[in-house]
Amino acid sequence: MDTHPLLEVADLRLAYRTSRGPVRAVDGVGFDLRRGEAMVVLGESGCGKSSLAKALLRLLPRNVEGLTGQVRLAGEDVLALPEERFRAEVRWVRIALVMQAAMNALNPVVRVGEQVAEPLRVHRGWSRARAMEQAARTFELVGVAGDFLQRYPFELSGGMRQRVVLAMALVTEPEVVILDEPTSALDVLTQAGIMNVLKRIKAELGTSFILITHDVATSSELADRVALMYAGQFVEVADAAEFFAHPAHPYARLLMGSVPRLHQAERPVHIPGQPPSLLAPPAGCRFAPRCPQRFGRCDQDPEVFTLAARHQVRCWLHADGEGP
Ligand SMILES: Nc1ncnc2c1ncn2[C@@H]1O[C@H](COP(=O)(O)OP(=O)(O)OP(=O)(O)O)[C@@H](O)[C@H]1O
Repeated sequence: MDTHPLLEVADLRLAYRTSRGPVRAVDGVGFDLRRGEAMVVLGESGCGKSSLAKALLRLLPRNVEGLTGQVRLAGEDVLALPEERFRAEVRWVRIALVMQAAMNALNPVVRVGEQVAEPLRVHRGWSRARAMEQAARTFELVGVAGDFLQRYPFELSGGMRQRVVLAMALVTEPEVVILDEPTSALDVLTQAGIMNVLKRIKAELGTSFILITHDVATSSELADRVALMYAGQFVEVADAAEFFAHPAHPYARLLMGSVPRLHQAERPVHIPGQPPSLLAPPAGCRFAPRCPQRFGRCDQDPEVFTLAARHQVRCWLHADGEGP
């Protein structure tokens, strides 16, 4: 694996304008991702995961104000590119996104082969024949038989439609593929099939993945890295093995305790309380109101502490000499 970061995100922020004030959905997010690496972004519903994904592709609704920060792709700040260049060179070409519920958004009256070939025709200007050949190769890659190219979405199962959507994202051979809850609508066996496809693509093509999910269990197999998001911020980022074995943030520890395990009699732990509103997040640590380990200093906004190489945590418990 290349150890230079392919994607470096720093201090990414965005807010939605609403009649009740700005909703700060992404509030100072930073991370890096290497070539061939998969990062799982974990977090409860509403913490800003989809907003982060859309920000990376600059695919945001009109009521977004102040998208700021840096998104460096192989060293170039693509957030600063003019929209035309971003559209021609980055979006769907070098970074692709499989949106939440995309498999339900396939065009019902167009054969799936044509839909998978379309990004090549639009973004690369390829002929239909050449694009269809590449679509067929991509179908093979995601484990869909070639004769499915001629089918309509309604003729496919949910798992097959999800593979088609994945093929649509992969057909231009992007360096980074972001998947927003790619398996949440599927049954467990079908989910496992999709995760295996992702693993194979990662190994064969060296594609980097950002996988957004609230499902700790299915994501753990693919993840090299884990980012835990809470109320618009990353509260912990670490190598997956380290994160699962030694979660450092109290929220991560509670969450790990709340993952049902097959061979363990432990009952899932419910984390009492609600995430704060992103309209007016509390001053200081945003998790403090729900945190069993909170102490005096949590009234102040926590700094990000580095525990080991590539392991950061946003929590005062990790400031030297601090703690309850
Ligand atoms: N267009 C919008 N206008 C105003 N607020 C929005 C808009 N889109 C999202 N939000 C708000 O921004 C916050 C983050 O939403 P986002 O969809 O990014 O979260 P999420 O973690 O992906 O949640 P989910 O898993 O439920 O999709 C939420 O409070 C949501 O209500």
